[in-house]
Amino acid sequence: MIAHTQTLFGAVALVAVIMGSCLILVGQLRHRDGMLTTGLGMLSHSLAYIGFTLFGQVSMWITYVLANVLLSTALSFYTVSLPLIHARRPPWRLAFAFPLLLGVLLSLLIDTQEPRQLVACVLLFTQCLVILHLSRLHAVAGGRAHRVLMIGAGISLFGLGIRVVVILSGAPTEMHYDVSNLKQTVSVAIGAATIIMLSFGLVLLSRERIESELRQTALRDTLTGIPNRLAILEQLADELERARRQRIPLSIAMLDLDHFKQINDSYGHLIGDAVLMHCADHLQQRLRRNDSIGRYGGEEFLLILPGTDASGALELVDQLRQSLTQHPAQGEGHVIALSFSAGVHGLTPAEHDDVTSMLLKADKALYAAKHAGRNTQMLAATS
Ligand SMILES: Nc1nc2c(ncn2[C@@H]2O[C@H](COP(=O)(O)OP(=O)(O)OP(=O)(O)O)[C@@H](O)[C@H]2O)c(=O)[nH]1
Repeated sequence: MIAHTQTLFGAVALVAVIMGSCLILVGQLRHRDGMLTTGLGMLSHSLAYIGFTLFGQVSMWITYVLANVLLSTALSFYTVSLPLIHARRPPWRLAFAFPLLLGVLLSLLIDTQEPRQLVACVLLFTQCLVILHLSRLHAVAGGRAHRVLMIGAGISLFGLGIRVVVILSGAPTEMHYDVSNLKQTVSVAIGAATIIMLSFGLVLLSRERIESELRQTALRDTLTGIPNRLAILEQLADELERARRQRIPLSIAMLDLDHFKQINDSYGHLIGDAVLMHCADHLQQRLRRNDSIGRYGGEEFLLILPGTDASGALELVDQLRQSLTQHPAQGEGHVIALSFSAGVHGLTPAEHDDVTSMLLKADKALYAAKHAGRNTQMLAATS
C-alpha cells in the first residue's frame, strides 16, 4: 500500500508529539526514571518528521540538515535514557556528540548528494548500535523491555543498513519527501516503528526497574537490611525443594536474642534497634556464602544452611553464639552484652517434609534451649 508521504510524516509526528508530551509530564514528577529524556527524544523525533514534511517548501538546510540533526538528537535522548532509568550516569557527551558532528558534516556536505546521505546514514546507524549495546547492558535479557528495544534498534539498523548498501552500490538514492511511492512509505514506516518500539521499550524498562525495586523493598527488613520473614521463607521453600531433588542435607536454625526486652527497657528502643542491626550484621558476616539469614520476627532470626547436616549446623550455631557473646553491641557509651538461644533442625528431606514442619521442629528446640537456661542451642528431635 502506498500512502501520501507528507500525510504519513505528519501523522507520525502528531502521535510522537502527543506521546512525548505525556512522557515529559510524567517524567517531570520523577526526573531520574528516564521518562523526561524519553519524552524529549520523541519530541525531537516528531520535529524531525515535521522538517521532512516541509521538503520542497523551505530551504534544504531545514528539511535535511536540521531534520537529520533532530533525528540524531532523538537517538541521543533515547541513548541517555537507558542508563538514567537505572539511576546510572549517562554518557551525555558521547550521546550528544553525534548530532553535533552530524550538523557540522551535513552543513559542509549540503551541496553533495551521496556523501551527505552516507554521512547521515552511517552516524545514525552508529547511534542505533550504541542503543543496542546499552539495551543489552541495562535490560534483563529475555525480558519484555529487552526484546522491544532490540526490535526497535534492529528495525532502524536494518533500514539504515539498506540505505548505506544502496548508496555504496551507486543506485539512485535521493529521497523526495514530497513524492509518494513504496520506497517512501516503507521508509516512514521504519521510522515510525523505531519511535514506537524504542519509546515503548524505554517505558517498559522503567516499569521493570520500578517493579524490581518494589520487590526488593517488599523482601528486605527495613531495620536490618537482611531478608525479611517473607523472603527467608520463600528461600527456605526453594532450598527444601532443591535438597529433596538432589538428596542432600538441609538444616535450619531459629535464633532468639536472650532477654531482649531488658535491653529495650534499660537503654530504650533506639538502642534496641541498633542492637538488632549489630546482631544481623555480625551473624551475616560470619555465614558461609551458601548460607542465609533472615529476620523471622522481632528479635528472632532464621538461618538456612544448605548442604549442612544437623551436627554440622549445631556446631556452626555454637560458633556464632560464642562469637556474638565475644562481640557485644555498643550504644551511647554502653557496652551491651548479647547472647541468643537457638533451635536447630537438620534433615535430608523426604516427600512429606515441608517448611511448616521444619519450622515447628526448630521452634520446639528453641523453646527447649530457652528452658535450659538460654545462651545455648538445642537440636530438634528427629521423629
Ligand atoms: N527495639 C526493638 N525492639 C523490638 C523489636 N521487635 C521486637 N522488639 C522487642 O523485643 C522484645 C522481645 O521480648 P520477649 O519476647 O519478652 O523476649 P526476651 O525479652 O528476649 O526474653 P527471652 O526471649 O525469653 O529471652 C519485646 O520487648 C519487643 O518489644 C524491634 O524491631 N526493635
